[in-house]
Amino acid sequence: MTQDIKHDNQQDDLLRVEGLKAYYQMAYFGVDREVRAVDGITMSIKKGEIYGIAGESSSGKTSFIKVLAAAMRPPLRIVDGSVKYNFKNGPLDIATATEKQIESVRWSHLSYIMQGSMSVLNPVRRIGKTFHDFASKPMGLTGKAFEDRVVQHLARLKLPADVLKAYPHELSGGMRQRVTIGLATVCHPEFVIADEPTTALDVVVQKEVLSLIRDIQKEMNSSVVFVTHDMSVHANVTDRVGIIYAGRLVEEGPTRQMFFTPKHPYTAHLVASLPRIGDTQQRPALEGRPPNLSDPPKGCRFHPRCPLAVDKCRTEAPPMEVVGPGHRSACWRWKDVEPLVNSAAPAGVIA
Ligand SMILES: Nc1ncnc2c1ncn2[C@@H]1O[C@H](COP(=O)(O)OP(=O)(O)OP(=O)(O)O)[C@@H](O)[C@H]1O
Repeated sequence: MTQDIKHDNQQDDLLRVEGLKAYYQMAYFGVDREVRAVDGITMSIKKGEIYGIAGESSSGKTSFIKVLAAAMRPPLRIVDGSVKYNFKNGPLDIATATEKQIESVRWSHLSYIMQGSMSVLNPVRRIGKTFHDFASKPMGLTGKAFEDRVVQHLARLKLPADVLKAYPHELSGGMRQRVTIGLATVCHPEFVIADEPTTALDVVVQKEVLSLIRDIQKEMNSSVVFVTHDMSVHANVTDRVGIIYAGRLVEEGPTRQMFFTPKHPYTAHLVASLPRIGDTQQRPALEGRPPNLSDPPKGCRFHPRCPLAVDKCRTEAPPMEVVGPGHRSACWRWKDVEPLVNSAAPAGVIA
């Protein structure tokens, strides 16, 4: 059974991405160069679910969610496919929407927590002013009514009202990250996109921020797309996980199944490299490097590093196949992946 996601109830989908290709298209000294950062992704996200995206550095995660968030800028361009939201105020396809249509959903329906909180917060603007810039118009509130609502929301995030008077550099890293979560959620958006929201934080603050994101998501029943390369974060936060390798979605499924019965050798490697209780040495890294996305290998893009690769993998790109309930994999040899999986649960993952 090849492709697709049509077995799901599409009415529950808040987002449907079909055949999405988004490339960085550049010209240096008259020579055109194209980086195929997102290269044919089809997936969907339901109302109220937390979907995690994982993959190593340069695999295309950030480029993909920039497109989802309608935050891409040239040289990144959508070259094919669609990104359709089914918002309460009507459907919207990011691939064809006008700037004005995107503005009408930004923050109120679709919000984005970018990588690195300092880059979102203007260093010379007090936090209160930034809240005003982002949220006053979409919320339709000004003055005291607006401030009261923001203060209430900050209290949920365990932030005192005083932070509104502070400049970003006066806050700790954890507080700044909570402020950006506050900015992204104050308008109760239907869809929240978070790019590595906890990577720069220490483990204790990281746990706190993750449980905050989960609490707020439950309270608002919004959908969240969560990007991190840290698989243990996915294990603890997400309902489903999608693995991106070299610009393509190579596997997706319910989080538990992805950890205990992965059906792609790359996912099996990511899970196997997580520490286990009793480990005395670091687990071996995957040999080789991810491919150059301006000249990716033919066939399956993972084949040069894959322990299961056969001739067919070198010439034919595997389609996404349904491999179990809600579980898809793009691997010719998905039935042979099981022996690569260590049956012991990784530390921090409940068996
Ligand atoms: N502004 C840009 N111009 C040209 N190429 C870019 C640009 N930004 C990213 N790329 C390229 O696009 C590809 C995907 O990068 P992307 O940042 O989306 O990956 P990522 O998986 O999010 O990586 P990381 O985890 O390091 O953030 C990489 O080959 C990267 O070099």
